[in-house]
Amino acid sequence: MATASKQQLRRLRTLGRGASGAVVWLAADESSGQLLAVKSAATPAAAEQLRREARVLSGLRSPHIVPFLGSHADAITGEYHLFLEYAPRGSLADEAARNGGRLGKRDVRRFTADLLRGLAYLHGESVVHGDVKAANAVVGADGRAKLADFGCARAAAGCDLPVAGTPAFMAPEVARGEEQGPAADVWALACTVIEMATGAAPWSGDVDCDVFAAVHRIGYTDAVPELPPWLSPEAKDFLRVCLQRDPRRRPTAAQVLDHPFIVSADPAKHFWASPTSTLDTAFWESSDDKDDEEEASESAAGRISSLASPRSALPDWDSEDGWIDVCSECSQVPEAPAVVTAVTVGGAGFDLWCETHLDAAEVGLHAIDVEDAVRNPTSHVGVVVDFVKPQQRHSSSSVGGIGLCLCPAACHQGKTVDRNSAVLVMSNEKSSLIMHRFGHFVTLFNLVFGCSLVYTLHIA
Ligand SMILES: Nc1ncnc2c1ncn2[C@@H]1O[C@H](COP(=O)(O)OP(=O)(O)OP(=O)(O)O)[C@@H](O)[C@H]1O
Repeated sequence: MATASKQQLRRLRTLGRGASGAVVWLAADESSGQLLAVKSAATPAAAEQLRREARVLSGLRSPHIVPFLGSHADAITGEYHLFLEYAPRGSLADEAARNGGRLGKRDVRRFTADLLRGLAYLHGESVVHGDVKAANAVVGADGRAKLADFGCARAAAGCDLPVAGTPAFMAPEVARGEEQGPAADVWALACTVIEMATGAAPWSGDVDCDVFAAVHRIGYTDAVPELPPWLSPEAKDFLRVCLQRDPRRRPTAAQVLDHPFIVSADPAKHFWASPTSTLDTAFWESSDDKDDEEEASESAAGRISSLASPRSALPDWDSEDGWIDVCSECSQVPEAPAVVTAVTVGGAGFDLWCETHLDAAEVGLHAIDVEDAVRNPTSHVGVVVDFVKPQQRHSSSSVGGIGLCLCPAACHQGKTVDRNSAVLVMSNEKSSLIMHRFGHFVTLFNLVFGCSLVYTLHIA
């Protein structure tokens, strides 16, 4: 994504608020339709902290660090804005919350490996994060955990900033106010593993009740955080190694990359996470229709399966909040296709792939005025597809619901994006649907009952 500029951004919704006084919000770049996260500070102190964060982030580039897209200082209001790549799954704390409060063993291991790689890179750049915890790491669209919130970051050596961070995650030497070097990040990472595995910060009883007592315990006793008993022996060994109280005996992030707990971690799980991928038309479009056609016909099944994903990977379809309403230059209506010849249906979890050839009369696909749909989102959806006949043809588990959400009267909302070919439709009833037209194909993602069903209409 190109560096963003504040003027062309539309504010969509708040993503998070931190103790620093900054607000993180989701924004759409009106010229490109891309989504990004904007961290904004209104007060001079918070703005100064954000400036520092921008300086640190601007020098970093790693798949395990949240990508920095630019910054903007508003001379009139005094506000400062930091532009970051939007991580559609939110923080690791959000990820745990969605999963019932804590993460499963495999996810803990996978995300730990991501964060450790981020730390190894960061320390190699002579930067200390200073506040590693689940709320300060986001999960990107590539499925990787990425270190975020560099508000406490500092130079690895010769830094005269006072120690900072979150008490429960502080290493003993930080709690004593002595030093905050790379070894403190390794300790905090181990605390984050405990947090991901249990849903609570280490020392939770102590810290919740009395921060001073907890900091005293961390800094001035021999105690180490309790290890979750259900973790694997490898995980426990990794934690013991990283939770050495003496920072000189703690391994570096680079050294511990070889630990069996990390070496055996699964690779990143690629989630399909709307809305960035829906709007990322580069994913779908190539330079001309011929290419589109060829590519689409060669790899439709691959595209579909890569997009089908469990509902847990998807946004909250029922909420009014957070829906993309991006329309800088309203889109033109794609030409109405002449005839729909086939419907391919695929879906995660349903073990279902079938292709049905249709008569022209069986499925009607009618493009309507998308601009009008934007002006009157409840009266129109961008495209109306009459799926009544296929709905009768297939079992209700495979096609059920699609007729509902494509019927304008039943549609809760129609939202359009500003690329000619993309139309996003949602329903708050039984199903939700995303539609994308490219070349001679229309792909419909129907998100029903915990799985994604994907319909590809082949248009003659
Ligand atoms: N790039 C991003 N994409 C999506 N959500 C984000 C992104 N960056 C931050 N957030 C969300 O905003 C929350 C707050 O962000 P961040 O930790 O950077 O703010 P902060 O004010 O520095 O917080 P604190 O000082 O409490 O640690 C995160 O926990 C996360 O939920």
